[in-house]
Amino acid sequence: MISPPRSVRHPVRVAHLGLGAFHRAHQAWYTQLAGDGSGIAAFTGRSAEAARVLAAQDAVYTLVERGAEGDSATLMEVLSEVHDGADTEAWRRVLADPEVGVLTLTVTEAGYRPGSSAPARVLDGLLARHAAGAGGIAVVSCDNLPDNGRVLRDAVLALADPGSDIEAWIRSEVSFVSSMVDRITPATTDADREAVRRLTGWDDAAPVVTEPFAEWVLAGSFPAGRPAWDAAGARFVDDIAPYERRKLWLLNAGHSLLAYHGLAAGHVTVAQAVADPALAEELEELWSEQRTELPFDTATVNEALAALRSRFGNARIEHRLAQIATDGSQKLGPRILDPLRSRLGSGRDPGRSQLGVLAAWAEHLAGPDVRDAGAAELVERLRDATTARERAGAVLSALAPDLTDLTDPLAERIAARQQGALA
Ligand SMILES: NC(=O)c1ccc[n+]([C@@H]2O[C@H](COP(=O)([O-])OP(=O)(O)OC[C@H]3O[C@@H](n4cnc5c(N)ncnc54)[C@H](O)[C@@H]3O)[C@@H](O)[C@H]2O)c1
Ligand SMILES: O=P(O)(O)OC[C@@H](O)[C@@H](O)[C@H](O)[C@H](O)CO
Repeated sequence: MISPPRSVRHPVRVAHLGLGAFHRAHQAWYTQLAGDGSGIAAFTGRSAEAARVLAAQDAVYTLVERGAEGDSATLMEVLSEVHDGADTEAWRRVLADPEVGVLTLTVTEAGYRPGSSAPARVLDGLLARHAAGAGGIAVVSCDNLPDNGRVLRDAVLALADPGSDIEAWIRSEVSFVSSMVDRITPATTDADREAVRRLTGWDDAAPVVTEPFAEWVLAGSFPAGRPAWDAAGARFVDDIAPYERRKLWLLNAGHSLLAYHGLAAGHVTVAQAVADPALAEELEELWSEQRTELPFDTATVNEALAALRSRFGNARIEHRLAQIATDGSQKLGPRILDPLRSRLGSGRDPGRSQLGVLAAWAEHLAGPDVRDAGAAELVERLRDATTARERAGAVLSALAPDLTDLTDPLAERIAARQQGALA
């Protein structure tokens, strides 16, 4: 057994919550590439498994950039420590360290729902920092949610005692940074571990495979400094909204369309779904409906779409539609309903393809492989519904009660799907 070797361990400057594939392919990669000697202490979000596997190889892993033409491997030594998120002592120690200036998070969209443990954990860490007098910190959300910094700030403040010292301290010293993150990173498979063995000779139980493309745009302040992420290509802007919309309304919305239509058509991966001419046409229609609402010129959107066609078509990246299809109740608002609302606000008709995604989702929720705790009640209602109109009403009242006027056009799409059309 030859594990990936460690030659350096940097002092911890960044804490991270949610030790999934994406963190290791994105924020960790930017931090290592920044080259300023910042290390990360990473904590698992729910299961301790990722920390256990990584700790057994001293937190070193291989990042494979998988382009259409081939693979290239990078040895990742930027994780200085990995911990089970349940290790509250380690969590408090790291966050109370004045040398740690940033806390990043990848806890999925569902991690921001009321009742999720993530905001409570952030508050717990901030309490330890405040008690230690370690000074302000930047908390950077890296999940696919619009205005993710504000969402996290609201969730954390909602848990702090009103009028307490900690509440006042968070308001004045803690910066919640919003960020748009992009790098398609599927869950690692056994075949990926085997590919790493062939490529490097290392027995890596926790490699991560990602596309060559990467983007990170951030808005907010860093009261205790930050790694030189800009040296690795990250951009710092005043207004994150246009960048979030470009990404969520084109890439992520396209992914959701391919997931729900693609699974119904028997496809397994994004590349397979997008190679299906009927789905490719549906995707182009969705993009034409959503692009009208983006605050970018035609050339910029054309360029983003050209890149997406090629990124989605990279068949060497096996991005499973089932992974993307999880938690639609948390994803479809930012991906489909926000741009749909924007269309209506601009006096346009609802997009046929936009409604088609909702229809395909309703069908998915009636199937056997639903992983979406936030849709539990809706699944019941859909089970009891006997007509397309009832299904459409249930979907809209669960997801977008302000849009129930669209019940009839959505019912048409649902009925069309029942007759075997793409909707
Ligand atoms: N994978 C990608 O291509 C990609 C790209 C851009 C953004 N993201 C963002 O990163 C998130 C994670 O993606 P991933 O590929 O790392 O997934 P993953 O399944 O590999 O990891 C998910 C991580 O989130 C944690 N988590 C899940 N639910 C949680 C909860 N309720 N509270 C706290 N932690 C929780 C898990 O424990 C795990 O550490 C996505 O949901 C998305 O918001 C992913
Ligand atoms: O990661 P999720 O579950 O939010 O969504 C699935 C994909 O749409 C998403 O991971 C994209 O691959 C990613 O956002 C690309 O940057």
